[in-house]
Amino acid sequence: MTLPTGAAADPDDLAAGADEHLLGRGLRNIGDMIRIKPKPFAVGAAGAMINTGMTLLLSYVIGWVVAGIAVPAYESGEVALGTVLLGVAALLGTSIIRFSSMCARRIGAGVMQFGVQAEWRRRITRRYLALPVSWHQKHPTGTLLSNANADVEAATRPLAPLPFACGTLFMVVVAMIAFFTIDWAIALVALGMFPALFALNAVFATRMAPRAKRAQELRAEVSAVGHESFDGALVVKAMGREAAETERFSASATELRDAMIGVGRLRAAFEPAISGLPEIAVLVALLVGLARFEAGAIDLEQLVTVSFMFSVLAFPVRAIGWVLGDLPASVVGRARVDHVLSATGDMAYGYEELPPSTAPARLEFDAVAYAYPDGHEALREVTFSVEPGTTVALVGATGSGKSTLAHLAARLIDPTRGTVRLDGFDVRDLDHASLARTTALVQQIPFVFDDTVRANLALGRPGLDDERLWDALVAAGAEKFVLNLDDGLDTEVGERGTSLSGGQRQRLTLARALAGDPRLLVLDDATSAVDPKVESQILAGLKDSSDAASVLVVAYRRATIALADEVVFLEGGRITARGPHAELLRTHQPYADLVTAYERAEAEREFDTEFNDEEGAA
Ligand SMILES: Nc1ncnc2c1ncn2[C@@H]1O[C@H](COP(=O)(O)OP(=O)(O)OP(=O)(O)O)[C@@H](O)[C@H]1O
Repeated sequence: MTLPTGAAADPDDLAAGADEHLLGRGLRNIGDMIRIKPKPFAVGAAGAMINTGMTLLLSYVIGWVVAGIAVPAYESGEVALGTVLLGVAALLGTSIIRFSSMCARRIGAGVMQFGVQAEWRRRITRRYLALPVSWHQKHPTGTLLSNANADVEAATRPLAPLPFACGTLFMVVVAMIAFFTIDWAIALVALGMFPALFALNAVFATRMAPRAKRAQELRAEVSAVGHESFDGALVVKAMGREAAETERFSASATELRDAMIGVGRLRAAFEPAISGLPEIAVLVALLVGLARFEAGAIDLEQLVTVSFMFSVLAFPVRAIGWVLGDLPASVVGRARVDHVLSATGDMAYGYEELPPSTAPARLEFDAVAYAYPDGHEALREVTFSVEPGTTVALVGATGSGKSTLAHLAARLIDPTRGTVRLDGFDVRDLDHASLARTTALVQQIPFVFDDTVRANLALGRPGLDDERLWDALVAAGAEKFVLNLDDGLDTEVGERGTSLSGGQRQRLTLARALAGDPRLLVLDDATSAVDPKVESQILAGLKDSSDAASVLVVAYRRATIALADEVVFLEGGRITARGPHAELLRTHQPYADLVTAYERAEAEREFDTEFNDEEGAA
């Protein structure tokens, strides 16, 4: 199985039995990452090679200083100043180049690793935003965060020691040539060390793969549970579920801890062996070297050189072990990243552009059906239109399909059958800009960013000056409360708008939609937290304004419903009645029953509010 960038990769393929090609997949992953950041890799690898070259050269310099300067000086009792200076200059020069190249190696490795991480995070974010609502519904936010963090980090982990390992490989090749030119017996010791090291790593990687996979999954799970708990902190507190929620989080965290300890245990068992092997090879080489020196096969300078070469090789060889040791987790992380990058089902946009216009749009549902991915058919044979400048109210019992219809109107989802048209164009054929310019959806649960009121209203859209924003605030009935905020439009609203009430947040998001001058406004119970009288005033205002948009509104309150030019009544995903509110009240009993029930509930709520106010006053 290959892992080209963006290829479909199922993390489940990494189950214990499917990791035979782990080394190949890990190396391919490294190859892909080098292609993303070739220059920093080149700098890091060049630095590493110069560094190792200098280290090897140092072996010769030390051999020469010991055998050519120190020993003769010791034997003759005198030493020439020029020779000493030359020795010092040689040692200093090689050391300075060695340390500078070490800096280049580290900088190259860092820039490469963090650069690839940033690139993948960008790709993942772009992908998340391109994927349809149905995909997001199946993937908890915490898991998505884990993909962009823990998985990206795991996938790129081998990059940190990679240039070092490349330099080491280069060093090994040069050292092997040097060993063979000096003495075949010493060369054989080195030759035996590398296959043993690779074999040990192969066993380690095979054992590590399933553990690394489980640990990555659990990281995502802990992130998902944590995100949900913190997100729902208010509910947890209000329902007194702190202990149960802590227990739920602890269970996931404990499982992750156990999995990580399992990973640690395996590392603890293998890493000393992987690190110790080169040290053992140094000892063996020293013994063999001494025997060869005594036998007269090598001289003192050669003995010092090979001994130093072996001892300086022992540490860098571990870098190869680090890269190999990080491969299992990196393959798992990469597969999880690719799982997102290769996810399909985007809402592809068309190429048709809606002609520029400020006139209200026409929305048409033509024999539309929609089934959720689980097969549940939420809408069937829905046919109706919202004529330009009119307001159509969607009314129906809970679960009858109103929100699904609103999402279709805003093209958050596409119908499974039938067509949704905007000004006569199939919405699937329209380009993104035309759709964004024309339609605005306001949902029941308002999302407010942790920013100022102004930034929340403008959302970075060009041309929205303060005058336009105030007009939108007036139309959304939000002008007074924004004027009363300490810093007006510059007031910071806090994370998710915590400093605002539910009704204020709703009006802010309505104003945000209106600021873009949409030609079609889709309101999915968008003013439910607003006082009923204010809600009616807002909707009446929208309807009467000179540049009125067409409005599709999911409505529950009788006064709101009565404002609509037409009511579309949904039952079980089908339209069972259509017409003006007054007419439906007379002719369609289920409609009359539902609206009366809404009215009764509203009256009871108002009574409770007044009663509580009076109690409070008393
Ligand atoms: N993501 C989903 N997956 C599967 N079924 C879904 C999903 N979302 C909604 N449904 C189902 O589709 C049907 C229509 O849901 P929808 O949210 O459109 O109803 P609604 O009329 O807006 O309800 P409410 O008034 O309670 O908001 C319901 O039966 C609901 O259970």
